[in-house]
Amino acid sequence: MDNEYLLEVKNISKKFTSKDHTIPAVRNVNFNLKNGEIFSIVGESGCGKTTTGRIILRLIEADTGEIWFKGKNIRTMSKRTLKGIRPSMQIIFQDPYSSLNPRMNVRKLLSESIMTDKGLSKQEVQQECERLITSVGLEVDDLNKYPHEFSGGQRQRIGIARAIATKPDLIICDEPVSALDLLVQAQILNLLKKLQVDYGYSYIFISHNLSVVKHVSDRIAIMYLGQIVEVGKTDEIFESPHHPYTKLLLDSILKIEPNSNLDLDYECFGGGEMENDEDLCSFYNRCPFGDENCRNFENEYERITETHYVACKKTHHNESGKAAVIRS
Ligand SMILES: Nc1ncnc2c1ncn2[C@@H]1O[C@H](COP(=O)(O)OP(=O)(O)OP(=O)(O)O)[C@@H](O)[C@H]1O
Repeated sequence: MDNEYLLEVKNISKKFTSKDHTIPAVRNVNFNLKNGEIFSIVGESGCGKTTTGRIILRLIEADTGEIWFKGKNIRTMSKRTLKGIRPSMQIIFQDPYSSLNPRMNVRKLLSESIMTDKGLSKQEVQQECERLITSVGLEVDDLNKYPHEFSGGQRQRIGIARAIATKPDLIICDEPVSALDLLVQAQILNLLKKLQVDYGYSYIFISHNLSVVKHVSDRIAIMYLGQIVEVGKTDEIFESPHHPYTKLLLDSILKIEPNSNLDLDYECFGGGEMENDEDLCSFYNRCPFGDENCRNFENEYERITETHYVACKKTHHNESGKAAVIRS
């Protein structure tokens, strides 16, 4: 086990099965996370981001794969042993309101999380509550208030205070700003970034919006229908995208920021249904460049740089970041 990494996710897969169909929600996902790193997983709704995050926390059990956290494979760990690890891994939700008990004031909410740190006196817990609430930009007096007395952004601050109360190493931020307006989004992102600098947390940032994660991420993974289709440093993803789907996502941002240097003709992209072939690239049905080479590609990533990989054989030699029009 390489101690360079706080987290190593190896080949995790998860299918959800109902009476009449099976959804391959996560397909052979692999990535790692260094201490203090901010890693984002980006993709459209239903691509498997939340399932991946929950599998890491073992709130959902994967069908296959390994999850190494601080040198231990937590996927095979008993629930009892896992309980000891739990405080080191926290999650921040899109809607903190639904996870904050409305009958508890903020002091009680935070104290509950702090209490996992056994042996603290009442006074020490009080001091820790005050430290936490001010570190997320709220007032000591706010400790006496109840969740409904706060705005959405303030509630997210309370959710963050509660997550950091257990002094975690890893925080999974699942769409933490999607429900907030633009100004508040920026404030919460700045807060998360500041806390990361001050305390060295590692984050997995889950978002459907590339522009949200652009300024906070060290590296970004692009996910499509259960697969990571491209992963790289933030500037590699933004300045030299290789996968057609990454370009599609970037193009949708650049339409809002009109100085686009991408020139893909997206009218040729079709709808997003997956063919029932586990060896086939998940983007095949929407991709204008697909052919027989798009089969048998799972886990075969083209290496662009030491940090940049793409699950597409058809675009990798395009170094310009422009559209890879390799029509067959
Ligand atoms: N408990 C479940 N039972 C059945 N199917 C599920 C379950 N949870 C998720 N899914 C399905 O798995 C796929 C991936 O869902 P997931 O929530 O992980 O995606 P997501 O990228 O996080 O989407 P969103 O941004 O909308 O939350 C979707 O097709 C979803 O409908």
